[in-house]
Amino acid sequence: MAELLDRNTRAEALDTLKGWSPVEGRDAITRTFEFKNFVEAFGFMTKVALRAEKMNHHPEWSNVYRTVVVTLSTHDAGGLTELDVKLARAIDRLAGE
Ligand SMILES: C[C@H](O)[C@H](O)[C@H]1CNC2=NC(N)=NC(=O)C2=N1
Repeated sequence: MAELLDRNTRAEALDTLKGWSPVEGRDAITRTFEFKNFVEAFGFMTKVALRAEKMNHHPEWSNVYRTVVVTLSTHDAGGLTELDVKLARAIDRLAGE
């Protein structure tokens, strides 16, 4: 099972993961993505879903029209692990960054 990130690694990850923020009261990170329209948003979600399934690491997320809010944490570990950092980086790439 993935280990919780130590304080330094967590700070470093948040520093390099532009656009992601810590979640108040939880050991998790979140980012909101805005797309041109619903089809773009859903296409992004489809790509992320396939990548998450491949990693066996899944986001907590919501979608309203062209907005997708993604929150990452490792449930098995009870907080942030390398899996969350890896998936966040993959999500940023899939968002076209
Ligand atoms: C058995 C366990 O549920 C699975 O290994 C995976 C599924 N996807 C997951 N996703 C996330 N975010 N955290 C997990 O701990 C997790 N566990």
